[in-house]
Amino acid sequence: MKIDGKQYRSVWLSDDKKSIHIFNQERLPYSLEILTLSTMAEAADAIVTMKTRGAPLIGVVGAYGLAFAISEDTSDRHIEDSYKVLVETRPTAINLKWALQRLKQAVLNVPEISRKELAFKVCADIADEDVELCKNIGIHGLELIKQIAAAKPEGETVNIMTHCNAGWLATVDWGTALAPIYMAYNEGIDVHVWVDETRPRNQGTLTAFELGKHGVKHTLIADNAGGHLMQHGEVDMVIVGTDRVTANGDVCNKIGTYLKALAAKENRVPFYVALPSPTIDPEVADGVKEIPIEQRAGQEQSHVQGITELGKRGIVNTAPEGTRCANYAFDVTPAELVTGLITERGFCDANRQSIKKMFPELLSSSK
Ligand SMILES: CSC[C@H]1O[C@H](OP(=O)(O)O)[C@H](O)[C@@H]1O
Repeated sequence: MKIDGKQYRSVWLSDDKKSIHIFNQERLPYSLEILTLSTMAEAADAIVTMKTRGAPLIGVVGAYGLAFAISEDTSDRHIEDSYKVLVETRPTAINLKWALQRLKQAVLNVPEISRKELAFKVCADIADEDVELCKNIGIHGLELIKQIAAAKPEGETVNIMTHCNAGWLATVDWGTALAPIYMAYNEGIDVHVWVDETRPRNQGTLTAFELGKHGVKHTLIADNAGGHLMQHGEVDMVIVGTDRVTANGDVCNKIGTYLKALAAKENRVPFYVALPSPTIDPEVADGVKEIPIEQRAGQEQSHVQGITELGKRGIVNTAPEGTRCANYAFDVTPAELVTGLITERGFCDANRQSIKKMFPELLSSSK
């Protein structure tokens, strides 16, 4: 996508092909700082600290981290050890494990002499595929927005609510939840987005940054305002991203998504989840019981970043010193609260039968 007329992806290979560049998403939207990662340790740190974040994007950055490790040492042992370090950086988004496993299996299947070149090719393939997957999510999601628009009185705005950031900054390009919105805007459909600020890390400000740069109308709201807006008929549909969808259609996403889905159900607002198929975890059925929920430092909750009156990025303590915080980064929305899944192959219901029909290669008949 573009920032001030310049085309970007969220991750790209350096000219010498020995490192990758990413945006420092700890600094966005306050400053556009580009980081260079050249080692596995730097990639792991960027994921752990959320300098880079978003399920598909941490998969790509994690894979490049493993490629950097392979550049240092092509032995099986080193690959296994490096895989373990990277896969443990963040436990919830399945995309990280999916990308690392895909790369590991590819390189362990060839002689050591071929591993370095193959590793970077697999990383590039994963990144390029993500762009196509997300673009197709946009195409299919656009049809849903068109249906909503057609059902509204002529000239009325389509109001869409989203949570966290599932835009192009969470993927390589296009995004997942935001891809249909960009395509609707590009087709001249009058859309407006209610953007949950998404405490405690306020990824909603990334969504506001993205939408603002693209020209899409949007309003930043407190996370707790969603139910009120739905009650008052201000929301036509909800579209969120996800970090893991189970074989049964349960959806793991940023903390607060479950409450949004409950309010949507209560107010009969369609609740859609946009995802590329690598986000489906066929090994897990019951999301509430089986998906590991990352707990992050309480400091992220008790201190927030913003712009000081001097225009400088600052960190403000929002809780009494020493207050204990419980910082759950994700929650699980049971499939029965999900209207449907928007995937690169089209729309499917959030249940095992529909997912298996859409992605037979993922869910073998035995499951
Ligand atoms: C398109 S995946 C976006 C997904 O990832 C985010 O998590 P985080 O910002 O912690 O990496 C959030 O759950 C988004 O929905």
